[in-house]
Amino acid sequence: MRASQKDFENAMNQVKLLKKDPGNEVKLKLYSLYKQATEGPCNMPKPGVFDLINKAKWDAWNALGSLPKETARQNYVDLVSSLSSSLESSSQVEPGTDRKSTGYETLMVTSEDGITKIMLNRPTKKNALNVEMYHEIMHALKAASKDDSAITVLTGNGDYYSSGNDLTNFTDIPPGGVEEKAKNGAILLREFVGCFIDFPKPLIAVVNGPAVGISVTLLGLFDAVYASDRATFHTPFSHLGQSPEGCSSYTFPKIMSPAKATEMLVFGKKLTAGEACAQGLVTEVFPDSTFQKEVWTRLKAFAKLPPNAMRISKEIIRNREKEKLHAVNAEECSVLQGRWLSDECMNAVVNFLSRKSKL
Ligand SMILES: CCCCCCCCCCC/C=C/C(=O)SCCNC(=O)CCNC(=O)[C@H](O)C(C)(C)COP(=O)(O)OP(=O)(O)OC[C@H]1O[C@@H](n2cnc3c(N)ncnc32)[C@H](O)[C@@H]1OP(=O)(O)O
Repeated sequence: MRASQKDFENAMNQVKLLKKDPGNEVKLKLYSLYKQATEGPCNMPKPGVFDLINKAKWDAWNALGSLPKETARQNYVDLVSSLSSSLESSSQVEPGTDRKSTGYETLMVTSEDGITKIMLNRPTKKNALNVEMYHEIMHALKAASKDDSAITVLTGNGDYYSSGNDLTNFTDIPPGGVEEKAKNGAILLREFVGCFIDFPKPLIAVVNGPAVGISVTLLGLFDAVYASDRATFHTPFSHLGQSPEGCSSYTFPKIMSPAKATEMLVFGKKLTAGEACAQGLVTEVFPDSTFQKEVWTRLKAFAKLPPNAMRISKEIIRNREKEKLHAVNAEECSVLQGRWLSDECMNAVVNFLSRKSKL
């Protein structure tokens, strides 16, 4: 039996209720079948090569050729029906449940023994920071600055600390085009880094594994950095056609000398934990086998110290730099905004995403 218009509409509603993301490939298939079923064969002009998302959508729709509308409608309904049986539906979510009040989507945040622990929790993506994670980290930091914990810790779940900015952040182009995307990215980044500059309590990084990009540059704004000997520190900005952020253009030369900072931030030299410690970016390195036990024992002892004294001491160490750091942050974001529009950056992102079959 052929799918009716009613079946098609039901299927469209069903898609909105899918709780789990079915993945880019399936979403493109759904999009193309929907367009074919409602508008017929693709006769739109092909989007430009840098308009990644719209080009992928156009390719998927165009690939359906002259498939009849009714067949596309049937295929759409069949695809949704197969998805609904394999993916959980959000209709099972309690009505009125507020995700933010019960937990985070990309983080695990816990508070005990005087320590608020913010754990990056996208281990299958090596804890890459997607837009939601940037927002959730800001939210968690603001909450931690007001809670009754004495210290705050950032760490990663799984084998990575973080692989840095999620490169798929570049693919979702809004109607205002790549310029609008870059502008919004710069605003988000500035606000995000600002939260680290202004964080009032001791902020400790527990670097459980390799760290890339922004997860490395931010370390210059932490009050202590403990690393497993499995951790590495890599800022491949030039390879990505990008430039330093997280105030690293200011903090790294101060911490490790301008030449060593250049090796990292300009030439993309990857440091071992031992090298990062020798250069002052890491406070102490621990063998991976005893890392968690040793670090948490130490942090629990720190967290017993008088919290107001710690807060005031941090203030006196950091405050005279704050204004400078905010100015550096603003400048870095503005330079990056331009970089994101460059061919060098676009090509590097396209290369990564096509290697990972994300296009
Ligand atoms: C205009 C846009 C504005 C956007 C918003 C602005 C936000 C501010 C941006 C701030 C600027 C920040 C800059 C940086 O951080 S630069 C550094 C970026 N990171 C990278 O270049 C790392 C890329 N990843 C890798 O090189 C490798 O994945 C890695 C060496 C980390 C691990 O390799 P391995 O082979 O061990 O594992 P996989 O590659 O198979 O990875 C497993 C899955 O994880 C996905 N993954 C990993 N890292 C990223 C990432 N950074 N972005 C997106 N996805 C990532 C990978 O694709 C695999 O996924 P699948 O299993 O689905 O294939």
